[in-house]
Amino acid sequence: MTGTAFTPEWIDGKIVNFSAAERRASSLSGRRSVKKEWQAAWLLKAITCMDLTTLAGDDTPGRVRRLCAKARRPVRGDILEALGVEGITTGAVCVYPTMVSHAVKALEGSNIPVASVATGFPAGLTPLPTRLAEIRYAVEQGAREIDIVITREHVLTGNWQALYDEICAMREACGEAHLKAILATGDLQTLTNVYKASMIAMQAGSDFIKTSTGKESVNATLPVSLTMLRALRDFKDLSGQIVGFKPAGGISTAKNAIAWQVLIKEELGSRWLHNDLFRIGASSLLGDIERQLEHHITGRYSASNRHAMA
Ligand SMILES: O=C[C@H](O)COP(=O)(O)O
Repeated sequence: MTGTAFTPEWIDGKIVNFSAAERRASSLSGRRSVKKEWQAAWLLKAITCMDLTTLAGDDTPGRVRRLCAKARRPVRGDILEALGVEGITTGAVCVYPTMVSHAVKALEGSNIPVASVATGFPAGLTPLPTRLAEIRYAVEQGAREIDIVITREHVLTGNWQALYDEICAMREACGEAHLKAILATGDLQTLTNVYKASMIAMQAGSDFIKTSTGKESVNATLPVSLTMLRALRDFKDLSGQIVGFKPAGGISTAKNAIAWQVLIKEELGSRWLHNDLFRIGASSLLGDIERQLEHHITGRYSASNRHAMA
């Protein structure tokens, strides 16, 4: 995305009311808002929007190949057949820069993009030239999406110009690759900071704003996500540009996956519920989704058997 000029007036004087965001977020419940028979469809959609992730110090090419095999066939064939679905894949896989080439090779012939974290993930405390070189390396290896981390200090000291300049440089280093700006919201102290950092990241040309690295002590939460979604809405109203959203970090249950989709549908509308504008970053969500889909079809069969025997 091209972004806009640095426009601090869009964040001046902005205060986000934490209790209001918390109240609104706590009134959301996937179970309440999504009818049982639609849950399977929501879970399948969550898979198509998932950045299937491994970001561990002991990652190996073998683990990355297994991850990519799962990205190509995220759900058992018998479950998909029972649901009448075919050809479903995850939205992307997400790995460290040195694992990109292995992922690209393992995904050859599919349309699944490889996303790479970069810029000194997760803390981002290496010199800027090193962080930019890391982006270029990941792109050269074949990454089509780059998940950058921001310098939290710029947010905590209110140095919005420095944050804007840094992300613009990263945007340029990405070239054609999409840039996802990880705000590490668990480090930003206030929802007002989350809102302002979101706005500046979008002004600097981020294609997505992402909640967390998965390594902070607090990762994706609904109040933080609500704040970021409101920033996405405001940015669209002010600039006419549409930016994507990626909650990530600690999202590991099917119920959670539905809650995030409900939040997005209610706040932004269905246009955002597609993998060009919505991703869930997760290393341990797919197993629960597969289990819930299996329960769904088993429950359906036992209900129809009970009916046939009645
Ligand atoms: O970007 C993705 C996150 O690092 C994944 O976090 P997670 O391992 O808590 O699912």
